[in-house]
Amino acid sequence: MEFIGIGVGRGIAVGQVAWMAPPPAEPSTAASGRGPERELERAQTAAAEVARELRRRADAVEGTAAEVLGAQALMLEDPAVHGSVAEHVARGATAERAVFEAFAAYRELLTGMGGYLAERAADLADVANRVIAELSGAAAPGVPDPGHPFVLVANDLAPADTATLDLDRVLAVVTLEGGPTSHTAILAREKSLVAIVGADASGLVEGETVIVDAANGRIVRDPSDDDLAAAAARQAELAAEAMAPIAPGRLADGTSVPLLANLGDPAGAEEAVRLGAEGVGLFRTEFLFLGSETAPTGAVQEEAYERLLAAFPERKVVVRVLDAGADKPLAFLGGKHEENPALGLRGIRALRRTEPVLREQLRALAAAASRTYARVEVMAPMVATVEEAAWFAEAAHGAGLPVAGVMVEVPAAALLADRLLAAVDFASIGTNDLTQYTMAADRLLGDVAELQDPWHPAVLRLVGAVGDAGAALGKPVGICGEAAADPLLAVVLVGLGATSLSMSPSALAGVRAELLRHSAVQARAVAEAALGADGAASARSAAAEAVALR
Ligand SMILES: C=C(OP(=O)(O)O)C(=O)O
Ligand SMILES: [Mg+2]
Repeated sequence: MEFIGIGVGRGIAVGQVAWMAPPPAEPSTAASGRGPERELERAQTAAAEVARELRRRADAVEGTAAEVLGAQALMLEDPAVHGSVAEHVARGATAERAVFEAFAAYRELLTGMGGYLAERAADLADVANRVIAELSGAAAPGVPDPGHPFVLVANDLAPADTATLDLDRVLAVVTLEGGPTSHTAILAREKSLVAIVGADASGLVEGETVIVDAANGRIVRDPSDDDLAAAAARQAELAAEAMAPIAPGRLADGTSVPLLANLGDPAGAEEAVRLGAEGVGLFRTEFLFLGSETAPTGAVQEEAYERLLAAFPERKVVVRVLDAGADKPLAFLGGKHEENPALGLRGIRALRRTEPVLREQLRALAAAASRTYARVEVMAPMVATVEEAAWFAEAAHGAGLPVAGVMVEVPAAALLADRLLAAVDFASIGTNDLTQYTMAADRLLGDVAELQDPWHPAVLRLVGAVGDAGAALGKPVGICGEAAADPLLAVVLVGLGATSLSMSPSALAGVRAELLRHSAVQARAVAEAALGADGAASARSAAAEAVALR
């Protein structure tokens, strides 16, 4: 018997299930007799206390985890929420009920917006539950402590909990809710946690032993001795990969395939270097400014870029200019309501409408580059036309950044890759969006997750077209989407002409080990096998078979 979900990473773990403590019960609508003034004071004191606690936890961690906790603390200080709590209290609600109502309304608003914002709704529910628990003197909802290492199972793990999980005790995480881009998935990937999200696993029983197999998105109940032996063998294989000496990425015949890191915060640079990143293939600058109402100043940007670049002397660092829109809204770049935001004013389109923001970003990056020794490259997201590519290259070169490229994320760009590449210095394929647009499947929507598979031969053909164009023109073609983190797919991508691969740092060891098992000729054969399939699943099996048959 097994349950299925969306696996995050390739890890596998065996352990006993421990369910997350349920959130506090819904507060009663009955009045307390304490009066509105006293209730408001109680609500404010509890909110301030929870915000303080979240900040304390934020200070104890780094990177995305600190951002998530900081963002939660900010939610508690939102004047709109305070206003709403005060209104409910004035109408006779208890502090508990007023907090419940105010956050429920806020949550509904976010859920209605869909996409990235809807996935942040879980953060709000968590904040509200913490305040209600504080008010009623209950322990904060949080991670259980069964007294031994365990597999944590939760409806939807609160970001504050994921961020601060004790990795010595939590063997794996399974959540019933959440998509591939939920905070749980993002943070789990960053922490190299074995995790399965969106799992149909409500039947898991406290204390039962399960295998959590993230690579296959399976939670195996009542595992047999054979299942356990296979899991142990897989764990040993992954441990050997992680222990293997860190060397530059290359194929079995010595062909160099630089392995680079995807980063969204300079704070992640040190860990990326430790895991053997040979540079940065994608620095997502918009992650630095997701909450900002106004465009970041040049000085703030210079400081952030300099911090990043300083960690990679003599190394390649590819910085992407702001990729606003759809799942990553930035108030200062567009921000207008769109019916189809994924097809709207995003990426380079938004920047051309707000050109001074782009010019200032390029200037700040060139200034930071001049003070460090990294080999800085800059690229534009969501390019769809040759004209956009040429315009961006001219802007970047004009700002003193000699190496300028484009991301290939739109089928139009892949189909015209020869002409696009003629206008720029390199291409980097964003397989997340390229898959979304090729398959017409929203990358944030769990219901179409099956179509959101970069193994699909339609996506692979487009990657091959870009690889061919790069080879013909002698220009580099990198991969910076999640596809590069899948070791076998990484081999296929190299076989299709990718010259470097960029991924979450935790995926580097697995990809490094797999590349070493194939020569360039063999990688091309594996790619051909995948290209010849009809669908994503058969492409994956065809590639695996091509390897096994050798
Ligand atoms: C790397 C990509 O960019 P992002 O995930 O930030 O959209 C991509 O689309 O593959
Ligand atoms: Mg993208």
